Amino acid sequence: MNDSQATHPAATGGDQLTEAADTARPTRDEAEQAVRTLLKWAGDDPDREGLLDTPKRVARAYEDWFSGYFENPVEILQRTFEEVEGYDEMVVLRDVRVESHCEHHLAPIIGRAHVAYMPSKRVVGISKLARVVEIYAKRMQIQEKLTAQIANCINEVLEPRGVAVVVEAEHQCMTTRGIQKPGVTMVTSRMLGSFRKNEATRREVLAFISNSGGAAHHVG
Ligand SMILES: Nc1nc2c(ncn2[C@@H]2O[C@H](COP(=O)(O)OP(=O)(O)OP(=O)(O)O)[C@@H](O)[C@H]2O)c(=O)[nH]1
Ligand SMILES: [Zn+2]
Repeated sequence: MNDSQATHPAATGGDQLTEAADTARPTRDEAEQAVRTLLKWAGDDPDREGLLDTPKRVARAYEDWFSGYFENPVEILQRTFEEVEGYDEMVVLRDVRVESHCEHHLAPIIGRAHVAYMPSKRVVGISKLARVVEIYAKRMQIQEKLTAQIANCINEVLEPRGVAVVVEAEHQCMTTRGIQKPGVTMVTSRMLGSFRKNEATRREVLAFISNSGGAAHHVG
């Protein structure tokens, strides 16, 4: 990424699964100025020593937290393997750490995702499933959308017999501000194909997931 004025990559149509930002991307300098305004508005002096570099740091932090707008999950799932000796049972990746930000308050959403699919002919490298979670998590989110995007993407690209995604997370906009209820966990799931149609299959995947440390314990 560079500092020059550029069209936001999500607007170029590279990822049809993204809700595209359709405006030109502000410059790094404009972003830093906006942070200065927020610092001042919060009640502090952006020119004091401790805050002088904060706009730069915040811009860099945003590049980390929101890097998912610049990556395409569809590409990630392109590399698949077919030599699996007919393996067609479910593959479950559980306890994938989720660090996201809510689109309402930009407060952290911290939790875990469990991703399962039922291959048809081909399987994908398991790290790629975690990468798909990461790409969607590193965008401004609500948990329902995050869950659906992960499941829909895997379903559309791999065309498996089924996909199940469960996300459990704590929303800091609820724990550290507003209603202030620490320890509340939100659980969302999206079941597609055989996981949606077949109750035994759904029960099986939920049993796999609930045997994990994550599902039974605090998500933090
Ligand atoms: N459904 C859903 N709601 C979320 C998620 N993350 C945050 N929220 C909620 O989004 C809502 C936004 O409500 P608003 O009334 O517009 O915002 P607010 O005045 O800051 O609300 P409070 O948080 O109740 O103070 C709040 O109820 C949040 O708890 C999420 O991932 N999914
Ligand atoms: Zn929020």
